[in-house]
Amino acid sequence: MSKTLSWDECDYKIQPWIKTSIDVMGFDTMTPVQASTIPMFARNKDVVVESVTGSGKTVAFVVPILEKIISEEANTPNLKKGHFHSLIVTPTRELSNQVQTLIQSFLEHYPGNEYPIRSQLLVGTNQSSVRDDLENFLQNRPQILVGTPGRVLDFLQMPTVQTKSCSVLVLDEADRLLDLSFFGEIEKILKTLPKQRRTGLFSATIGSAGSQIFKTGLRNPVKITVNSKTKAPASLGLFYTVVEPETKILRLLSIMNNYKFKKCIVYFPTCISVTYFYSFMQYLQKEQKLLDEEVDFFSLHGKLQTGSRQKTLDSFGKLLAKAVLLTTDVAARGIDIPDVDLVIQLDPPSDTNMFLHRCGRAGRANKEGRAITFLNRGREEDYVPFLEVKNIELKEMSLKVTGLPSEKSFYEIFKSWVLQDRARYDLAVRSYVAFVKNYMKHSASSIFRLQSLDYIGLAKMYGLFRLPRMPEINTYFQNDTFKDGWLVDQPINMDKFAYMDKRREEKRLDLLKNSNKINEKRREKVETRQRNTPWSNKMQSKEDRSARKAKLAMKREEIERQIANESDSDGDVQEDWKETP
Ligand SMILES: Nc1ncnc2c1ncn2[C@@H]1O[C@H](COP(=O)(O)OP(=O)(O)OP(=O)(O)O)[C@@H](O)[C@H]1O
Repeated sequence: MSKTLSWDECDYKIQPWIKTSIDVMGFDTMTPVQASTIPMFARNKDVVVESVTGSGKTVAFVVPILEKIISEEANTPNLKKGHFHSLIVTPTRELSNQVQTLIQSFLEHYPGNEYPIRSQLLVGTNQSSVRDDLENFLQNRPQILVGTPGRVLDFLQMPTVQTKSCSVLVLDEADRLLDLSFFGEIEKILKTLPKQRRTGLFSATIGSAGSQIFKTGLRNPVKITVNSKTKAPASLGLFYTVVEPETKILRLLSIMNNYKFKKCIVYFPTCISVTYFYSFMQYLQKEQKLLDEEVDFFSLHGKLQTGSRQKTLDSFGKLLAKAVLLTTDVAARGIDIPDVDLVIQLDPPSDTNMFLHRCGRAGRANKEGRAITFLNRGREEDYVPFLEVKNIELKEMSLKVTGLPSEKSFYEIFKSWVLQDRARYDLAVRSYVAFVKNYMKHSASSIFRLQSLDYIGLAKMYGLFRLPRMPEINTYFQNDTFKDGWLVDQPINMDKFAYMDKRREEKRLDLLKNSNKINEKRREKVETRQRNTPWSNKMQSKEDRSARKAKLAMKREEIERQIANESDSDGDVQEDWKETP
């Protein structure tokens, strides 16, 4: 947003009440993307808009929609019951909410003596069903609908909803909506809409949608690209630091203690790791007093209920004190919290496109911001030249840990915290396994290779004292240094490792008793068989035994994991983009 353009110079005569809203919002000048998009989109052009994060794209489509409702007289009873004028689709509920809030801010200044313009939110929640949406729709007769793909589709398929007056479709974060996970729903939505409509596609990374954009029914679209030297806003500093995985949390604490910031977002790879580290960070703050200043922690991921997700975002946004949000990619795109001036990525996102979106939560609307990405020493360092090719330049940042325990003492602190409650250990194991599964899905697969992962360092980062049994790290179990996967000299008696929660512990003890009985029977059977087997066969079975043992151990741990999962419905690998309608 370097160039400044007065709203009076806008190449489209904006309604006085819209202009008043803009003044009240304090937007003294138009951003470049607004100056180029508003006149085109308001004047019946289809647009494909790419402009850096935080450059004001939302206003660039909301103003034309409001203008078109007026110019096409949809703000009259002419728009029949069951019909609507504009549809805005976004990939997440939070983003839909944000767009809806912005529309409401405009509508506050709409003349009270005119036929009302209304907007309705369509997102899946536990509190309301599609039927409720329909009831509200028929009663309030909104011209604008804003929602997530699943819920919008369900709504449009209701027999009383008429789509033939839909004159504008906006896909916000369009590249995301056009990718594989959403395209099925988007395609169905497109089929329900009339061909004679205006379409606007908006994103900071629309280029990555490639030819998919032509499947949206665009007609002679204008491509609006607001150029910037790099792909990130000028006010945003992009940094990376090379680390050993086991030092990541210490370094995170060090940044929090030594860097000035108002609000910080920390990205984790999976929902489960957010849950896990949220509780550990609070312990480090409250019990270990490792944070110099009072900081409020928040956690947000896609497996949480919609209501609580929105509440968290609102509280994080409104809080005047220093705050840190631990989250996943669910809060990577579009979320606009103006005070966020620091973004930390503990790991690069598995989808490269997400990198800019995550970073772009800071440095919005010309405000100064910093985004720091941790890269594991070794192959991951290639991520820097990889991004450079994509016009994303990162500067190296050296990061010293000061005023905190040594690495060794920190691991001891972490370990003893985990040992207080088996539930924490379960979460640690699940976070670790989910991390590895997620790592496999990296789009930059030549850089993020399982073979190059430091599995031991990673386990220590998650506070683990034993490697979980998983095929990817089987070789460690055959290694004498990590006998049976133990990372500590004194193995922990896992049978005595208890849950803090009494009921959960009782259940575990019951299961343990049963499994001991089964094992006893199995042992007796094997011994009898051995007594009756000729010596020559014994050599062969000895060789098979170790393989069988490893398989059994893996099975047992899998069962333990299942037990742990039963008591905690939180998903492991992050799939939180997919909204349930
Ligand atoms: N003309 C303007 N002048 C000053 N600030 C503005 C202007 N227009 C929008 N903003 C502010 O800029 C911020 C970013 O806007 P918005 O969320 O629309 O960005 P975006 O381009 O959609 O970003 P992203 O790609 O991350 O979704 C918001 O806080 C918004 O209030």
